[in-house]
Amino acid sequence: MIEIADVGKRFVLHNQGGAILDVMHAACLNVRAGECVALVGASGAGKSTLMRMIWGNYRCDQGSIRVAGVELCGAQARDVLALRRSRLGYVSQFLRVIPRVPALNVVAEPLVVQGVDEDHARAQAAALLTRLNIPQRLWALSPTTFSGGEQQRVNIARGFIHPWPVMLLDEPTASLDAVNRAVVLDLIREAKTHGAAILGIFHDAAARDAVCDREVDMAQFTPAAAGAA
Ligand SMILES: Nc1ncnc2c1ncn2[C@@H]1O[C@H](COP(=O)(O)OP(=O)(O)OP(=O)(O)O)[C@@H](O)[C@H]1O
Repeated sequence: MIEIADVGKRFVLHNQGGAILDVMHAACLNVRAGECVALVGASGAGKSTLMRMIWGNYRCDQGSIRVAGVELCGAQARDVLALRRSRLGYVSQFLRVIPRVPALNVVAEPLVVQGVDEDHARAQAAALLTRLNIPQRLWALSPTTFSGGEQQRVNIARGFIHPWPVMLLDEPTASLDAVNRAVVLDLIREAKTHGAAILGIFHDAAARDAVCDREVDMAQFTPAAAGAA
């Protein structure tokens, strides 16, 4: 479902005299349906960079990134957006808060844009918010003023409302208490059971051990380690 072959990435820092930063060389990894793989490696090893390349926010300079059969290196923006609509989900660490939109609608939106009946989408959203212990009195409010942990749980509910065949998780259990952390781990296990291919960054080692089938160390793809200039 995720097939990464020979991927390289360099940043050109135009505002710093055109300095070039080589951050990734010949990265290769595959994630199959029903599998959860953790990206590990020291700070700066390129974990977030690879996730952003798979999500389509960072351009892929070299190699191939195929997600659910779609080649992302050199892809058109509309193809990336089509992939995100129904096949590629991303639970980022922080909610991109949309002012004035109630939490219930924030969570339901991924279903609504796919044409699911709005009442049904909101019922699904309510079920997830309940499961993630967001009190019902908050559902009609914009998450702008929610606590960090509440915002993260709204984000997780939004990220799991659709059975995305491919999911990217960026520290899904950070800033959660033990009860909600356990709910998130259950959601990840359920997604795997439904056949999702999941790639994640988990600084929470116990969470990683609980849900990940294996780890891929990004340090092996940093240019110094790989012997590339
Ligand atoms: N937009 C960018 N412009 C320039 N350099 C960048 C950019 N994004 C990332 N980098 C550089 O790429 C390298 C890898 O960063 P990245 O954030 O992927 O590491 P990471 O493994 O996720 O680290 P952490 O665990 O600290 O989040 C770093 O040296 C960083 O400075």
